[in-house]
Amino acid sequence: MSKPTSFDQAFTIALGLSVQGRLETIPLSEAKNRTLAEEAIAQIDLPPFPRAMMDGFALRAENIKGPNTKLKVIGKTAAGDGHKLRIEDGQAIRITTGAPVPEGADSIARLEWCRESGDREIRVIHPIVAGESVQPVANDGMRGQVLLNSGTKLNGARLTVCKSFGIREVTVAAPPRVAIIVTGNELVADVGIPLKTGQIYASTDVYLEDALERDGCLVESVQVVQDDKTAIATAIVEASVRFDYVLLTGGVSAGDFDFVPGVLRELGGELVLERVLMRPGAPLVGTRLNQSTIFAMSGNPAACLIQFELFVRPTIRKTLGWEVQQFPDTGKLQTAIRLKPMKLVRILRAKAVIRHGEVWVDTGMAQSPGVVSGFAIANCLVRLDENEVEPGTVVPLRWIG
Ligand SMILES: Nc1nc2c(c(=O)[nH]1)N[C@H]1C(S)=C(S)[C@@H](COP(=O)(O)OP(=O)(O)OC[C@H]3O[C@@H](n4cnc5c(N)ncnc54)[C@H](O)[C@@H]3O)O[C@H]1N2
Ligand code: MOO
Repeated sequence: MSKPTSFDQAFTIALGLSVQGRLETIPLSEAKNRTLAEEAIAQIDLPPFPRAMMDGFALRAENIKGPNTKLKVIGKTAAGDGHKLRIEDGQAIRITTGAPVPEGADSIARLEWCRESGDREIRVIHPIVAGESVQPVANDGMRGQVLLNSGTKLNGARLTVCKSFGIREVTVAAPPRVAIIVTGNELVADVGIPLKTGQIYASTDVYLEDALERDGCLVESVQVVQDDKTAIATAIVEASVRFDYVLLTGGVSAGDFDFVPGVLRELGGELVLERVLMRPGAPLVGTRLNQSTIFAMSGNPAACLIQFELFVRPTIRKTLGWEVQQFPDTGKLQTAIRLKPMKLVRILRAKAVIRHGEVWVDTGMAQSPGVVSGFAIANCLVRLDENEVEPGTVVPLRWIG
């Protein structure tokens, strides 16, 4: 077994295994969850016309000389109307929110500020400043303006920005194609099947698949393979010629059936990662084979999820063009921590809350590598470099989920 890698060095090595991303241009309507590979540029001025922001009367502010100024109402216009209207001094046009402001008008007096006197006349009972309730052309943004930078993930809010500014297509990172291979004789894939003695349900693939899909990856294959060298080798070789990333779980430590590192070596993979000086999650294998980057993670659910979040997910996000960090945030520990002396980086599951603008971290939950229940409440991982830490200590933090 090769020398273990330091925690920080392992992150650099993992990122070095990141697959070069490909680009594709797709319709905006298909771009949900995708990551921009080029800037998004406004195609139109927004609004494209001076727009009424209130229901009321379009007029010239300079015509409102005092309380009860009377204006002649010469017509009406509503949102969506294409016709060109115009007013002169002393005139007003009834208008709805969203309608183009008629030429010659510079302001809207909202309905509440007007009294209708007679059939075609209003009195304006409130002072009007020029520009009142009118959104000028390009007030939201101008044609040609950069709206979003490359590397931005297109969520609903950002897609709304793109659509508002008339963007029909976007150039995005092609989704990395991922295969998940779960290994273990004891594993049952289908939760509908009752367990026999010695069996457990394979569960971590659910976390991996969900996280990857939300990042914009295509998880095209999830399979459970027995602890059998030939079966594992076959599954790895088949996946390594089809996918950008192959993620394995289980079979990476020292047991009689932990075949994965040996199989990868026999297939010709150079294991640039094998063990990381961290707990949990020490056995983490990284290599290249055929067209794939392969990560083999621990079977222990907590170890697996931690390895995925801290090493594998950032590496795949790099392919998508994201700026990646292992611990993008920090938090303050709520209580003291006293642990056995150990020269490893410890990763704790924690629940963070924001109090008075500060992130406070509660690590009071089961931390054993095999215990999964803590993930029901944990919303982040924190890094501990010391064995004894006082309350209020600032620790590196990564939100998970
Ligand atoms: N003699 C040694 N034993 C172990 C070492 C070591 O260095 N020397 N390392 C320990 C550490 S640290 C870890 S972490 C685990 C890693 O184990 P494996 O990756 O080989 O995983 P398995 O043995 O296959 O499984 C461990 C545990 O997790 C359960 N499991 C497996 N897959 C899943 C899944 N998809 N969903 C839910 N649970 C899963 C499995 O049944 C086992 O209980 O090794 C230590 N041992
Ligand atoms: O990495 Mo293991 O999870 O420490 O037990």
